Amino acid sequence: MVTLTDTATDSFVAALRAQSRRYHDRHPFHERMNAGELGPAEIRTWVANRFYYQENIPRKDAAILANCPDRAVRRRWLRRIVDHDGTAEGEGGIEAWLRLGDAVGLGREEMEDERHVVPGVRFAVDAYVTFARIRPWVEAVASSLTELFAPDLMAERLAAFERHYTWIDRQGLAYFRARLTQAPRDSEHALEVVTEHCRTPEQQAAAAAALSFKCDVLWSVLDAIDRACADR
Ligand SMILES: O=C(O)c1cc(C(=O)O)c2c(n1)C(=O)C(=O)c1cc(C(=O)O)[nH]c1-2
Repeated sequence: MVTLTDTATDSFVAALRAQSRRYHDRHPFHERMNAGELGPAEIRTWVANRFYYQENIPRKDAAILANCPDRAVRRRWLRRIVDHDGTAEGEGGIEAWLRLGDAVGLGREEMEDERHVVPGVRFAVDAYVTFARIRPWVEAVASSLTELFAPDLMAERLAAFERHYTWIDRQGLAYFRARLTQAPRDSEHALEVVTEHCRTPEQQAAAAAALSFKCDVLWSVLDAIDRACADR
């Protein structure tokens, strides 16, 4: 658990949480998705493009590990890579996302060869990986804090898919179910790290800026997907 030791930490955490206002749950594409207004082609475009994000998350986390000198943090952070990559063929979050692809009618090959990935999505996701490579590791940890806001969106998405998109096999939604527990565990750890290491106003401002950057990454991904759907 995060223990708030003083009011400065308290208001720092409040400032980080306040960025939920800029989270991609409010993007018009997600609003349409959760209202059941997307057609199969739009869902497929989203799944194929978001796969590029999923594929790159372990590379982003490996960059954080590479830059982090703290053994205890590394030991816990490693878990994220295992969650996405699994420890054997057929396991892990990336595999679960490929099964989601299958459930919406996308073959493995067309997901893996990235033929549907649009330039804006590639650009935004690559920017996130680069951020983790070149910025101080605590800022990269702070940028992952969008996951504080993810569980509500995940729960809403699961309900929306089960209610509106009945053409998708429920088993294909296993990825989102797993994230309901993984995201709170991961974001709690990230918040612990950030509150422990960001003690000065400058460090706290840098962490808030990193989180703001990440909100922009996620928003840009959806802008590009939205545009790709409109152009079809
Ligand atoms: O579908 C989503 O809305 C969503 C959002 C986020 C997020 O808020 O960063 C992540 C994920 N999903 C996700 O599946 C995931 O594995 C993940 C890892 C991270 C991260 O920054 O380390 N964010 C997210």
